[in-house]
Amino acid sequence: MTRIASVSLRRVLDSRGNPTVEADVLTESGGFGRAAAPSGASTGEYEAIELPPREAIAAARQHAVPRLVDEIHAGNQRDVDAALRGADGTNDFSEIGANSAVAISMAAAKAGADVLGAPLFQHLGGTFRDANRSFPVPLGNVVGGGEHAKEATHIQEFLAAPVGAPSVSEAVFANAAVHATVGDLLDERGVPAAKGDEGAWAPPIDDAEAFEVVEEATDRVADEIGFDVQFGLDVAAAELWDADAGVYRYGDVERTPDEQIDYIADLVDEYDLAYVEDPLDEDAYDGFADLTDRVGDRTLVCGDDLFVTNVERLERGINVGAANSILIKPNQIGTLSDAFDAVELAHRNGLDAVVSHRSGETEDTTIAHLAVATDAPFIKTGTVGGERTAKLNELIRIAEEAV
Ligand SMILES: O=C(O)[C@@H](CO)OP(=O)(O)O
Ligand SMILES: [Mg+2]
Repeated sequence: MTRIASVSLRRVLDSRGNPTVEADVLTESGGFGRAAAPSGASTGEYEAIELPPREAIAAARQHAVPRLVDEIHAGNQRDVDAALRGADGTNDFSEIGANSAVAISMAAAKAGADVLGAPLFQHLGGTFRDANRSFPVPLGNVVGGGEHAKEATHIQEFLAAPVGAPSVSEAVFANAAVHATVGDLLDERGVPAAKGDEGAWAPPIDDAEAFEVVEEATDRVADEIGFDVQFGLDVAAAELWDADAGVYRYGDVERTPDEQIDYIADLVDEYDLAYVEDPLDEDAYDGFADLTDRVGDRTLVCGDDLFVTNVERLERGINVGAANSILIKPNQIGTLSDAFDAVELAHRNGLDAVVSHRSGETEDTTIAHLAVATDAPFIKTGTVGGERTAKLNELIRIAEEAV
C-alpha cells in the first residue's frame, strides 16, 4: 500500500533566504508527504555533509530516487533510510547530501503516515506511545548572538524554559511573553535590538547584561502567569574555542578550559539554569564529563556539536560520562532512522534526548512530531517568526489531538 510511486525534489527558500532541498514523496495508493531540509550556521565539525542544493538534488535524482521508486514502502522507514544510505555509499552523506537525504527521509515518513491515516507523531512513536505522558517543553530563544547575529552576545542562545507550564500551549505563550518582555526591557535600557537568525533579540550588550535582562524577563512573566519559567543556554562553545591558544574567547575575555567549566558551573547555580547546551568545545569529552559531574544532578548538560546526533560519538560520550542529554537534529545525521537510533541509545543509557530546529528553517513541522514521538523533555524551536511558530503551533495542535 505504501510503495513509493514518485519522489520529486526542488529548491525552496529557507528562513535566511538561502535555497534548500524540498522533497515530495507519493505512494501508489495516493499517500503524500512533503518535507524540507533545514540548515545550520554554527554547524558541528562532525555533522553529515550538506551539499549545495542543486548538487544534492542532481545526485539524489541519479542515485537515490531509482532505489526508492517502485522498490521501497514509505511506511517502512528503516527500508527507506537504508536505501538512502545504500544510494549514498559514504558515512557522511557526502555523495547525495544530507540535505537531500533528510528531506526524502522525512517526506517518506509523512507519506507513510498519510496512507495509514495516522498523525505523524503516532506513526513515528508507535501504537504503544502513552497518550498521557507529558509533552515536550519548548525552549524559546529570546536573546541570541554568536554565529546567529554579529555584534550581539557571545553566548549563542538564551532560552526561556517554562518548566512549570501545565500545557504545551501555555508554555508556548509564556515564551512569547518572555520574548516581548525582553524587548520592553531592552527598550527601557535604550538598547536598540534587531533580531537574529532564529528570531531572538540580538542586542549589542555583553553576556552579563543579557543574563540580567533574561532573568528579569523570566521572573516577571512567571509572576504574571503563575508558573515557573526558568532559562537555559546554548553556549555553542566550539565557536568560542581558540584551539591554538587553548582558550575560550569572549571578545577580550579569555577563559582556559578549567575556567570555562567553573564559569558555567557558577552560572548554573547563580541563575538556576534548566539547560546548558555545548558549554565546551566539540572535542572536549573530558571537560564535558567534569562539568556533568559537577552540575548534572540539577541541570541538563546537552551535547549538540559534541554528538551531532551520531551514535558513535554518543557512545564515546556515554563511556566517559560526558553530558546527560543529547540534542537531536535529523539533518546532522541524514535520516530519521539514524536520529531514532541516537534517541534509543541515549534512553537506554539514561540520557535525555532533546529535539531541535536549525538556525535556517522552513515551515516544515516534522520536528514537532519527532519530539512528541520520542517523548523529548524539551524541544528547541525558537519563539517567534513564521518558520519557528510553524512548529510551536503544530505542537499545540498535536497536544489537542493526542488526548
Ligand atoms: O547550535 C544550534 O543548536 C543550532 C540551532 O539553534 O544552530 P545552528 O542550526 O546554526 O547549528
Ligand atoms: Mg547548539
